[in-house]
Amino acid sequence: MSEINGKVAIITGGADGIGEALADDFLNRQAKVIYIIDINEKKGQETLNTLKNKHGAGRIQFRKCDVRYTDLLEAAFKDCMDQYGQLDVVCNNAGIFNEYTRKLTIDVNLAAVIEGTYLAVKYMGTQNGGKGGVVVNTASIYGLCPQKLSTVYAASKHGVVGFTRSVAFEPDVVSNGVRVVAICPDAVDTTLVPIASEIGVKYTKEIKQFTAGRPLLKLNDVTSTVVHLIEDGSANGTTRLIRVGLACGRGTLINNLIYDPVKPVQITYL
Ligand SMILES: NC(=O)c1ccc[n+]([C@@H]2O[C@H](COP(=O)([O-])OP(=O)(O)OC[C@H]3O[C@@H](n4cnc5c(N)ncnc54)[C@H](O)[C@@H]3O)[C@@H](O)[C@H]2O)c1
Ligand SMILES: CCCCC/C=C\C=C\[C@H](O)C/C=C\C/C=C\CCCC(=O)O
Repeated sequence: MSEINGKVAIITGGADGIGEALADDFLNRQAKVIYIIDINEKKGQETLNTLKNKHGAGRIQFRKCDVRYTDLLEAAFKDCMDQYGQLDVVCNNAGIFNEYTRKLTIDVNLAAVIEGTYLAVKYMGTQNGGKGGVVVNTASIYGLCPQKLSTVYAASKHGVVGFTRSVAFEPDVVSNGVRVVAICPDAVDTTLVPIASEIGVKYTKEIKQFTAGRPLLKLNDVTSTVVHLIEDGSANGTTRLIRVGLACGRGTLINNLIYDPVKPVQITYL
């Protein structure tokens, strides 16, 4: 039986893409409740209906919320606790790609992940009446290597990696029985990359060239890795690269990654 069985999970950015796939996967594994937080009300309602049809009503909830506003984010956490009386997993997954909106990128991709992690400790922590739990932060391959065509996005994701590796061992977090991990996916089959390379981004031509024909990770590659990290009680501070061609789920720890867009990528794995 999966560790996800009977758990209550909050997923930000759960209306679409990776977050939606996580919600579906957790429900398949008999999660008790999935509480989706997303800014996109229309897509959120659609996803809610799809998941209700598939898994039955009562185990899935959608709340419109912009994760940049910590008071609104906390109200969602509180609502989840008030309704279901438990919280076990928090996936801080909402993210954007737009190099023209630099502060927005940092606020959504990094600041909201930091706030979401501390809210998770507050609501799941053993010293606060909870049972402890797991926080999964969505970073990116660009949290591990530089990318000159998306520098602010890369900065936000490097921030998620540095934060996750540090906060996981913060005394107040450890003593509350909360583990914190991150995933660092290569390109995934969602609309994020195609949209990024179509609309209003910097270096559109170069990004199109860079991403054209690139093999994409399937959503299942990402969800299986997240489940593995949740189920592995020893995973803490782990920042897991998920790359096409590497075994997903089992995990590949990155030791040293030297990235140069011109020369071939050299990667050493542990
Ligand atoms: N798709 C990829 O190739 C890829 C690779 C690595 C990492 N990621 C990361 O994975 C995460 C999910 O991306 P995705 O590919 O599923 O994209 P997506 O666009 O399909 O989903 C992102 C979701 O986040 C929501 N969101 C955006 N801003 C928000 C806000 N302020 N408040 C609440 N919700 C907000 C969107 O409405 C959307 O539903 C992001 O953090 C992204 O950076 C994606
Ligand atoms: C060149 C910039 C591409 C930007 C695409 C937009 C958003 C991407 C977000 C994801 O976090 C990462 C997605 C795609 C990454 C594509 C290739 C990574 C390859 C790394 C490498 O082989 O060097």
